[in-house]
Amino acid sequence: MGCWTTSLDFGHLKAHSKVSVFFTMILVFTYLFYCLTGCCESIPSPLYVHQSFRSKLFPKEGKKLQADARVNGSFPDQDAEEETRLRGSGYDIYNNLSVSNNFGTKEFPQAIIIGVKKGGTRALLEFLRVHPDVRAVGAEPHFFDRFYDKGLQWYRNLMPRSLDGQITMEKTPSYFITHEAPARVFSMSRGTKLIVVVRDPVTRAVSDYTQTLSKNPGLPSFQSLVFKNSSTGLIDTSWSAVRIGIYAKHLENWLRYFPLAQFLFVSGERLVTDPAGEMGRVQDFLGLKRVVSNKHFYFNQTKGFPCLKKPEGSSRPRCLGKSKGRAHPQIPPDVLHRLRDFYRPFNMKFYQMTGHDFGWD
Ligand SMILES: Nc1ncnc2c1ncn2[C@@H]1O[C@H](COP(=O)(O)OS(=O)(=O)O)[C@@H](OP(=O)(O)O)[C@H]1O
Repeated sequence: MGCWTTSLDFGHLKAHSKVSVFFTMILVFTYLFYCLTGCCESIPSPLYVHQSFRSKLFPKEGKKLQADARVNGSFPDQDAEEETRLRGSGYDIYNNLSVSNNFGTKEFPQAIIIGVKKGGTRALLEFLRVHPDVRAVGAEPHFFDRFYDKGLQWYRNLMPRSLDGQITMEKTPSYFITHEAPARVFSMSRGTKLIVVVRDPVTRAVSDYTQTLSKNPGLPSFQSLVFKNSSTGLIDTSWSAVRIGIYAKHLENWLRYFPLAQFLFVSGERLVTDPAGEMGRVQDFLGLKRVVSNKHFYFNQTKGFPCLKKPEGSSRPRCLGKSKGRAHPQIPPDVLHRLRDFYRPFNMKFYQMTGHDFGWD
């Protein structure tokens, strides 16, 4: 009888554990599915991972994003590739907290590099990441221009965790030219510090064109795109490579929401010729101790740009990748001359607005 009772109980337990295993499996699969569809809050994925999952799940949407980028002549994926390469190369070794740390909290960025495209924004972000009190999302989130409908919690979730006293940052150069961006950033936090890396708009336009050309070798020549009418020499301001360089116009839109004191204008040229000097200004503006200094940089003759010195114990390259610092095609001097004439009044206005002569003329 005792034996019968024991075997009965045992049988009941077996059935019970089968049911438990079954429900556990259901729970695990539901959770995995939930995470794969991007809704999982507790395992946040970096943006580029998030997007590639999305494009696997929604291939049409992925293709449309790529096509839009092609039409607009912008290839944010290239910058994401750069970001992935840097992370993979151990570039983050300078940052004293590992990328996957679980300490601290996710905060909205207190400072954003809002522009300009091809100004040197990636170099600035990577130099800033050397600072132990800077925590920055590597890929461009494009929240205030493309993904605003995903909501602020989605945005905050993309940020790395930070500790007290650390600054959270991101960079998305297209914010500077996005009409809705100032109001949107303002509604997140009116105290956000805004950094704009500016570069001679003529060189910037050629750099922008070079990037588009690298993805689309059949692109018409720079001179055939830059003029509305080549005989009159009228510049085509509807071409984004030209429009982005009218800095005064874009800044006016931002100044409707933020006072000038909340902006820092970094010279893209000086970021190359004197990275430590420009980094000193940036750290002061962000209220950070001047940690990133001359001792972090060396000029790489092959690359033709400053690179970060190897951290101790690492043999990895410290320069930005091939998509940064490309050789530009030769543009006829008279075309560049006309473009320079076109930008002159806008540059003067920009110098006046910012109180800073960038010396582009
Ligand atoms: N240290 C260092 N290494 C490499 N490149 C450097 C560096 N500092 C500034 N630059 C200049 O950055 C230009 C690219 O600008 P962005 O990073 O803002 O481009 S992007 O908008 O994110 O695509 C890039 O433009 P191109 O020279 O036309 O490729 C560089 O001139």
